[in-house]
Amino acid sequence: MIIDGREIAKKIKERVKNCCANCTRKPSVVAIMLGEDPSAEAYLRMLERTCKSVDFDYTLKRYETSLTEAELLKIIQENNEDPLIDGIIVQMPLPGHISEERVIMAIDPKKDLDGFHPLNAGRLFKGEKATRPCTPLAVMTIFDELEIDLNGKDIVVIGRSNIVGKPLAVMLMHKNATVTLCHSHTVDLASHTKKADIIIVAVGIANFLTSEMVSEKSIVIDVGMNELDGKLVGDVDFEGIKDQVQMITPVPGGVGPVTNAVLLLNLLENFGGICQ
Ligand SMILES: Nc1nc(=O)c2c([nH]1)NC[C@@H]1CN(c3ccc(C(=O)N[C@@H](CCC(=O)O)C(=O)O)cc3)C=[N+]21
Repeated sequence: MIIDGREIAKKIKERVKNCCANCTRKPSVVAIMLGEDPSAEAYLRMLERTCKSVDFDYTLKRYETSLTEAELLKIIQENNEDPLIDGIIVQMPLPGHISEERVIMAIDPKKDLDGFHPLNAGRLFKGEKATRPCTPLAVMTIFDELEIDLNGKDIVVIGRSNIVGKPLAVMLMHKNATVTLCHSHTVDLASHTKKADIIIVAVGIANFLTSEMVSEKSIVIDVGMNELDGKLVGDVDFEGIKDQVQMITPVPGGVGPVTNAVLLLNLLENFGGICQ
């Protein structure tokens, strides 16, 4: 079965829309973008479309790449202090002369939508209520929507980034899965993936997961976003394994659309909306 991420995203957006039907004002997000970058532009357009589709306020604030770190920190501070702004996204990666860490730290953790702030990361680590990063949250939401029970499941996560692999491993652990976090130094990766119930790939290499690494019980979640011959592809050899596994997410149309939709859930949470 091919998992339809667009359908799951649609369901989330419908739910979010209903949550705010009686709110006194709309939840609002500010995206801060330095310079120009085609893939970042594409992401921002999607973000705008997602917010507009549920009638949330979206404002893009553009600055030159020459903006200094001090200037950016001041802009963030102003947005932190604006009571009409519920969420702030600073588009990553930032130009080399600006410290991403200092920028992330400057965002009010209550307005953090990416879940990158160390306070949110620390809370997640301890199993407390926290804004969770959108990509791992999207993966968890897919399991939820498909009613895939994670309790006691053998799950292999490939990739240990701070944005995907690491937080995802923590979230899965909190759902009582047995998590194996694999990475570039893992010996005999296939021996791990072949016996797993669920394989999640987040390495950023096209065609990384191949048919020799899966079994017919595998549920494969492809978090990758790579460009190959001018096309957007994931980390999985999708054509090579789609008929061989139990379930698989495509790219595009898998985790990506759900990632954008769950950002609305984080925004709603910051806004103080009640959404079931
Ligand atoms: N502070 C920050 N937070 C981010 O979350 C962040 C960021 N910076 N910088 C850029 C990356 C990239 N990213 C994407 C999310 C979803 C799709 C997505 O929905 N993709 C569609 C495909 C769209 C197409 O066809 O081009 C899909 O998978 O179906 C793409 C890209 C979030 N990012």
